[in-house]
Amino acid sequence: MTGILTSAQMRSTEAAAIACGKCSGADLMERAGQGAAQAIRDAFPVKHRHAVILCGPGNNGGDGFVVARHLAQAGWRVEVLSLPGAGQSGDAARMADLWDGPREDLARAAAEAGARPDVVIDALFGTGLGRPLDPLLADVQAAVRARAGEGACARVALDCPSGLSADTGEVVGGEDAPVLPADLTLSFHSPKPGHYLSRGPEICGALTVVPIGLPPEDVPPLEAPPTGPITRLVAPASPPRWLGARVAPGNGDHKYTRGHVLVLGGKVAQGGAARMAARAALRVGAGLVTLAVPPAALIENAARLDAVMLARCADAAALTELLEDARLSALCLGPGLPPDARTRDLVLAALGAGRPTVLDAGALSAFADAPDALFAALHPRVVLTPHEGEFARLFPDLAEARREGSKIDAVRVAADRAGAVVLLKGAATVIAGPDGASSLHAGVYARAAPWLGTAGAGDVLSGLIAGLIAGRGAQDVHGQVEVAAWLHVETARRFGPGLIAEDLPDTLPQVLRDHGL
Ligand SMILES: NC(=O)C1=CN([C@@H]2O[C@H](COP(=O)(O)OP(=O)(O)OC[C@H]3O[C@@H](n4cnc5c(N)ncnc54)[C@H](O)[C@@H]3O)[C@@H](O)[C@H]2O)[C@@H](O)CC1
Ligand SMILES: [K+]
Repeated sequence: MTGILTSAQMRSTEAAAIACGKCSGADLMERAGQGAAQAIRDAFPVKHRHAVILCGPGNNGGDGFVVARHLAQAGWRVEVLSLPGAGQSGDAARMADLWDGPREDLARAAAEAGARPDVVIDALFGTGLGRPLDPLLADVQAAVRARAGEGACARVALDCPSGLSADTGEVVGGEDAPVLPADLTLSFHSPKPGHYLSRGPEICGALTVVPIGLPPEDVPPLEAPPTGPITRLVAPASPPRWLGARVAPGNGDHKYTRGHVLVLGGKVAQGGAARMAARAALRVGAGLVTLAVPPAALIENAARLDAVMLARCADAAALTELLEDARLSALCLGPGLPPDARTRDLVLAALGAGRPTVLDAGALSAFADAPDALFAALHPRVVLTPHEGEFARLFPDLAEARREGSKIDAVRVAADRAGAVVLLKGAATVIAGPDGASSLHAGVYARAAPWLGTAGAGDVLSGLIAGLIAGRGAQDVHGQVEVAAWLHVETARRFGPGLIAEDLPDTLPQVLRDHGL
């Protein structure tokens, strides 16, 4: 498993490894600094090989002193600038003692004209940042860069850019508080949530994980497991090994074993969203898809559909009647539905059938005034797919608490409260289940898919999820939601510039073929 560890989980992982005698704190710091020095040499094969390292008072600063020693041993010219009066202690003090090169007072040295560095390394604060950054420290980075000429000097952050919360991806102290942006961030052992969430990707620049010899989170014998559940990172590797097992039909499958999705469609002239969801469900592998629409919208939809079948559904009673067909194996409600009383009744009728169900858009907003009525009807095979606004309508207190905690924390609590799987959209998409499991799909850095910010992309995601939980996928709803999030981004990246939502279902076969299906 690839996990994302919070600051507290990282500390307890380190403490457990030390307690079971596998290594000492100094060993870990040595490996962190050595690995970071190698990563910097790999990333910047620069001509003059000159680094300025800003070292803070804690272990992040200790890592900085190790990087200094290893870069100097590799022939780099290294200047260490450290905080005045900040005597290191423990392992960091030992590493500071082992550095016998130039070391100056940070604020004073930065103000002086000096040789032009190629790289400025931020080893001021990592996971231990406890309060907003002193604005003077941000000025130091700028002053060192100014020496090199603006833009000419690369910025590397050890573990986390100083000023950024490794847990939330917010700047500690708020939007306007100081932070040291990086071009490359070297995270030790595992990524941290703040590298992916909120402003994290913009401030980290690029992300590389440096192994420091700690065992993966799921391997014994760590005596004390990390505190709290670990968030899983969805398929950082490409191509993902699991895709075939999750998506491809077996030889013995036929259309009914692949599942029959029922998508509820909107009023006349508001049917596009549901049609795109239906098409996505069919493309991703549902054996049959039926679009059920108000009687007045039948003709419009009949003119627009071929492989997707059409049914009449005037109201909740009609939906209940349709659901007497036990072969309808998954439902999708929301795309193109207005947030009104009829939609509320349709949702409650759908949930009463107890089948895997995706609720999105209007199906969520229809309960803005009465979220508890929705939560009371949900079950663990329901997936809610809100964007930030819809999330705030259903969970106003959690949206407010996001100022303190992370998006992951908020979605975890939401899934627990709802008793359903919750997927909160965004460049970093967070998925949590009622069983406490959580995962993050990071459509950032090399997997950024800015083309997805287009009308209807969310409707397609709902359809992908419905298609994936209609057949055998119903046995692992959370896992299939992860697959849908991955395919959604992968398909947008495959199509690239000019993407509109209709392109997503029709590009999907190319993505599946690219990955050997
Ligand atoms: N946990 C682990 O497994 C490992 C941690 N390592 C390093 O250790 C770091 C964490 O070390 P620490 O817990 O010592 O934390 P930091 O080094 O991030 O900072 C803690 C120190 O900074 C002070 N401080 C916090 N916020 C401040 C502010 N705004 N202004 C001024 N001073 C402030 C604290 O009082 C404390 O002295 C990681 O980010 C990583 O770089 C590595 O050495 C490898 C192993
Ligand atoms: K740092």
